[in-house]
Amino acid sequence: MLDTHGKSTPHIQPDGAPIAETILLPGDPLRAKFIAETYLEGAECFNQVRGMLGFTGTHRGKEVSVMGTGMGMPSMGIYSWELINVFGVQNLIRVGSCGALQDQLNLYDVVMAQGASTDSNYANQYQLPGTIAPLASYQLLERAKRAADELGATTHVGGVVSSDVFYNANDQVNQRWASMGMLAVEMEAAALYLNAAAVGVNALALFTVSDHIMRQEETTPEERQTAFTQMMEIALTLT
Ligand SMILES: O=P(O)(O)O[C@H]1O[C@H](CO)[C@@H](O)[C@H]1O
Ligand SMILES: O=c1cc[nH]c(=O)[nH]1
Repeated sequence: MLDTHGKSTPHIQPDGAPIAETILLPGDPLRAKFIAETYLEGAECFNQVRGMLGFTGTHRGKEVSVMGTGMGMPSMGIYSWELINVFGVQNLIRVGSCGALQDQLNLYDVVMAQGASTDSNYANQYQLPGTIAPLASYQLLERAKRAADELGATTHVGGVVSSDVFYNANDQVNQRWASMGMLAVEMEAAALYLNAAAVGVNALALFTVSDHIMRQEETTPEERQTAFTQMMEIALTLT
């Protein structure tokens, strides 16, 4: 468990409550609360700033935290940076929702982001002499895939798009990414992978398909908050 005594940031104020080395990161803070209430023993709340709830407890005897990250790369960028660089978190696993771009994906399937292409300029800060490919931790990805197979989850591993834009004025955008083989679109994985790569910690983004962009199918907000349990159970095997 990481000792947080004397540590706080403008966005995370644990007041000495512990944070685990491994953390699950849903966009929605109420999904974090659901995960804590459903899966964690002895869950203690370590953050309430801006309503971005964070909890630490144990799952099957292993220490784990869960915290919301909000929507979009600036928000994920802030929370994951602080968790890594101020609090010392080592394994960061996003548990998000995504919009499917390929025909073989169905609602509730699990997507594992091997890489996260993006329209964001988040990587500009690193002043690289080219274009970086934000990648998952292979170790976490391999373990997650094995756990998913054991659970019998329908899983798709590949590239996703992390977009800055949910309501895009250009209606061709998703088609273009789909034509390059991207499985799904979401809004945070690239920033998470880049923050992790910058200091050599481990990150993985898992998603449940909440809607199908090409077929105009969707789940309800309540289902997004609670019904993504296979993905949560896969993520919890990574503690
Ligand atoms: O359900 P979460 O984890 O928030 O993920 C997806 O849902 C939000 C958009 O509705 C974006 O944050 C996107 O990445
Ligand atoms: O970012 C997202 C997440 C779910 N569905 C979408 O269409 N976009």
